[in-house]
Amino acid sequence: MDISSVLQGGYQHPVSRSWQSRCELTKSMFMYPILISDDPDSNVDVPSLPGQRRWGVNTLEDFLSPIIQKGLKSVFILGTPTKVEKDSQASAADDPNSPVILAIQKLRELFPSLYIAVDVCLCHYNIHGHCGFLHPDGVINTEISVARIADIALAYARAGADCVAPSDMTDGRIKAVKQKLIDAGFGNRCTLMSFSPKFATSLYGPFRSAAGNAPAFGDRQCYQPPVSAKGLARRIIQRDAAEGADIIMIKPALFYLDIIAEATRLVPDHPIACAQVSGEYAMLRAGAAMGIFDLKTVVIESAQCMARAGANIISTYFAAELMEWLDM
Ligand SMILES: NCc1[nH]cc(CCC(=O)O)c1CC(=O)O
Ligand SMILES: [Zn+2]
Ligand SMILES: [Zn+2]
Repeated sequence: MDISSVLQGGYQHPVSRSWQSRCELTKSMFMYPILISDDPDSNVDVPSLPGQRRWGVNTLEDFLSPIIQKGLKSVFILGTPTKVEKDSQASAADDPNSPVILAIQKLRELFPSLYIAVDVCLCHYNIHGHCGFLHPDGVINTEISVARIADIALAYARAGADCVAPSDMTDGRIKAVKQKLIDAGFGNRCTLMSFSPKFATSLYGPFRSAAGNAPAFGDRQCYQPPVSAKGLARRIIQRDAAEGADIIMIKPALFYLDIIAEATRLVPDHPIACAQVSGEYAMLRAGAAMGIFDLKTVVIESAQCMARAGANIISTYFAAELMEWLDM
């Protein structure tokens, strides 16, 4: 065999194989998405997300303590209320008794060093379930939507969130939120993580069944960018970075590794995050249950690939398992 043909064969030892990675997985890379119910005592499973549960303000401590002890450093709070009153102003989003605000306050008190990131959107609280307010013709009303998103983000920052992440995809929201945080004195207290972008994927289904945030009419295609939109994704990354995003997050992750890689080239000085969303989680679980692959092996592979693409923060519903698996 020719000298130049031998490549991977030269690294046969597991140690030399591990040196091929420029991005070892560490526990602190992982962010755990936590579904918050409006029942304070909630501890109920989510049929669409086997292995995940919806938690209430009173059940968070017992659930999270052991995982934090094993090394979990950050969570991503997702409100999935079912009982709150939805209205045309999405008022329940930042009501002082909103389950999300109560959960942030509780976590802040229980775990002072836990990094608390929070999803900010209107769809869970809007009467029609869209991520923004709409003009009479159904088109998103950008001005009032981003103003409201900014107010809600500020309320979560005031409650103790370390990071707010507007997931609505309305144009201009990053600038509006950043300005609002700065004006209120939270410019250096709260990170702004931008979904740049959050694509119109088919992979949000299991979350929508859990959250009941599917729109009552129409779909999210007019604000979530199309799956094939690479150029638009690049422009969104640059726009959001220029508008003041501190972290650029790509969502979903596995089918969008090229966009993660693009982000590392476009904004090399920003932390790059990605979200392994509900459909990715459910798909890997289902595959493992069918015997297609071993769950631990495939989940670690998926995370290694996101890290290889350039992500240094990974939001995944497998975070609890990963705290165990990364010890082994
Ligand atoms: N703001 C909407 C929102 N908040 C969280 C998710 C998805 C999270 C997941 O699938 O894990 C979505 C997507 C959507 O319904 O369009
Ligand atoms: Zn949301
Ligand atoms: Zn939304």
